[in-house]
Amino acid sequence: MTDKPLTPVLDTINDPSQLKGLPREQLRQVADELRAEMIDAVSVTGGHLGAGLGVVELTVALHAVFDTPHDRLIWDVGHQAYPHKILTGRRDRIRTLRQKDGLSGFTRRAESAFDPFGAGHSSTSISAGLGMAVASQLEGKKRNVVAVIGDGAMSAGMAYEAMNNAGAMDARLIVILNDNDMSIAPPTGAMSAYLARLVSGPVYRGVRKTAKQIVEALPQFFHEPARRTEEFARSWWTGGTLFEELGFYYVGPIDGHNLDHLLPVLENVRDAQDGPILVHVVTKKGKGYAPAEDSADKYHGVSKFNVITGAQAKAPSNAPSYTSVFASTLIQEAERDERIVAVTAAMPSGTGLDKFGELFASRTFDVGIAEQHAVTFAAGMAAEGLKPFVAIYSTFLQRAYDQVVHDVAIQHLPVRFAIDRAGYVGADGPTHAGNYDAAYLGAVPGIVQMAAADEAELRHMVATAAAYDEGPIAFRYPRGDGLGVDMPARGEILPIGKGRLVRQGGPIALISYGTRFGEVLAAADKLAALGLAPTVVDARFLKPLDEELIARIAREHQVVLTIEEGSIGGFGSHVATFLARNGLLDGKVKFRPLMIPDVFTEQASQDAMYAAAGLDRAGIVTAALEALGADETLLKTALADKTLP
Ligand SMILES: Cc1ncc(C[n+]2csc(CCOP(=O)(O)OP(=O)(O)O)c2C)c(N)n1
Ligand SMILES: CC(=O)[C@@H](O)[C@H](O)COP(=O)(O)O
Ligand SMILES: [Mg+2]
Repeated sequence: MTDKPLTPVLDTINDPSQLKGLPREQLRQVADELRAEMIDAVSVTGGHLGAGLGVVELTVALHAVFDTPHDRLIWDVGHQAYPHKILTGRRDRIRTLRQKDGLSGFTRRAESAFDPFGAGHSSTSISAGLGMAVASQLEGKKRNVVAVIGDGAMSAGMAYEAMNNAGAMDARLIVILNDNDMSIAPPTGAMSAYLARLVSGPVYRGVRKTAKQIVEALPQFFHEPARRTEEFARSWWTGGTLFEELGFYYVGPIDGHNLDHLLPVLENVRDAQDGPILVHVVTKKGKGYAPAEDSADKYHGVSKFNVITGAQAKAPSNAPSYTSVFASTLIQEAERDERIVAVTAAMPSGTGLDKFGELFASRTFDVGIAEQHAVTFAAGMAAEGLKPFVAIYSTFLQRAYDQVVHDVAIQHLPVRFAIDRAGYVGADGPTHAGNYDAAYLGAVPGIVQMAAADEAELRHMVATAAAYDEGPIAFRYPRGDGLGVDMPARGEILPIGKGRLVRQGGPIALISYGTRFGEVLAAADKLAALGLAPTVVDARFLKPLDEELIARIAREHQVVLTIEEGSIGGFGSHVATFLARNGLLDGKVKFRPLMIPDVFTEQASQDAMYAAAGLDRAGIVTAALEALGADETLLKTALADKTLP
């Protein structure tokens, strides 16, 4: 813990409009203090650090030039918006970032009028901004709409869909391309190489030398026909930019840490625009904090850390993370089968595929923030006999639903989906919760769906997926560490569609799907201590469902619970449908599906989320006893008695 930084000028800013009156020297001071304040705040909360550090000057300049919140300022992804939050009335809560009941780690409409559009997933800002620009135009309101999008986010198709539309409409929209030559990992692809060429080309070098001249000349460019003439001249000289071809007026690249460059350019763009403009700003991710600048990922996302040394706090753990088990097992499988290839959409470290890539560089594909493409690209490889594993967060696979249905499932292509961050993810909150994959994949015919009960089971599931060639197969596992079980040296190939009976008991049966299994076992111990030792099943498969096992359980028990870390429509819903269709709910059995409630859950610790959803030991015991008809006293005693397991 360090002393809070001294921030005398920032302390006087309660509203971004106050920036307008400040001389440039003072704005620089605000930027420096803002950076110090942000570093200090994130050192206490953890969160996304590098991206925010890189846009400190840009944030100050945007608020100094534009009239927010009347002018709409949209931050793509929203992970870089902490300085914006500090300047827009949320400084007093900045040390609650990403905590329960605290500020969101992203922009949120509900949080502030200065956040006109919420985010978390990338590449939505230009579309949203265009919608706002058109709405203002139709309502006859004069306002500027500014979308700030990173070079990584600019790799996603959605950004181009929006620019294509905006260019054709000649909409009044300003896009700031924040080019720090980084995604979470170094960016990949031709677009990234293209931006690097623009930055290293004569225009940037020229602008750096003669920013003043360019700025002075800018306004006249926006008046036809001078603007077109100037564009033509620049295109002829530089070969034109892709953005110009899409109908944007392109300004830049300019130095995004230099207020002398930023302020006049933004002022001119604000005053003179009459169609879509793209301002190409060059920044450094992690700027101004040496440990961030020096680290490979520029401190994209950090846990709490020591401000002086930059050392991050590591949570103690007795078990490997699910991600690392997935990666090490895939490596094992790939050593034996050279047809195994791996695909990530800009998340090599998050999915563990960075480790795979170190060993199998030519079999690892980082396609950029392009989940739709990742899935169809994998389908193409599968069509030619390769064994692609698409390692993807549950929440981001949502982007590629049509590709899963149309390109993979209908063609029965054996694409393997390694679905990481399945279930609650904690601090990233509702935008990143991986709650829906079991439901949305479960609606599609022909996809084998598994959920790992623990890290050993995950190892088996990776092996099973590697061996399965009949069609698509998916396995899900959560954010965080395993249960600490013994690990088999190699994964076994599981019989498709078969669950495992873990404990035989009664009259209660607990059917677990996924890693709530640890809490299910703990709940079973508690029930056993009350003389109600239940049957415990690890379902392993949602599809095909082990109908024989489930029918038997339903016939032999008074109370059947399913427990899963997923939404309605998932495992419990499939079991309910099966039981109802077969008349198995018409008799004495009481069926209770425990699942994530049908609400967007705000950020908190994962454990707090499980408890609130009734997916922890206490919740499971309570649900089981209530279904059995236990009286209040027994219920209360069971939960209060600390001598019971
Ligand atoms: C659809 C989607 N896929 C993946 C991510 C994960 N993600 C968050 S930030 C990020 C990198 C963004 O890079 P860039 O836009 O350049 O912003 P920077 O962090 O460099 O400021 C990625 C891949 C996401 N938020 N949304
Ligand atoms: C902003 C974003 O989408 C990512 O940075 C995400 O927060 C990473 O999540 P993990 O920390 O679970 O990898
Ligand atoms: Mg970037």
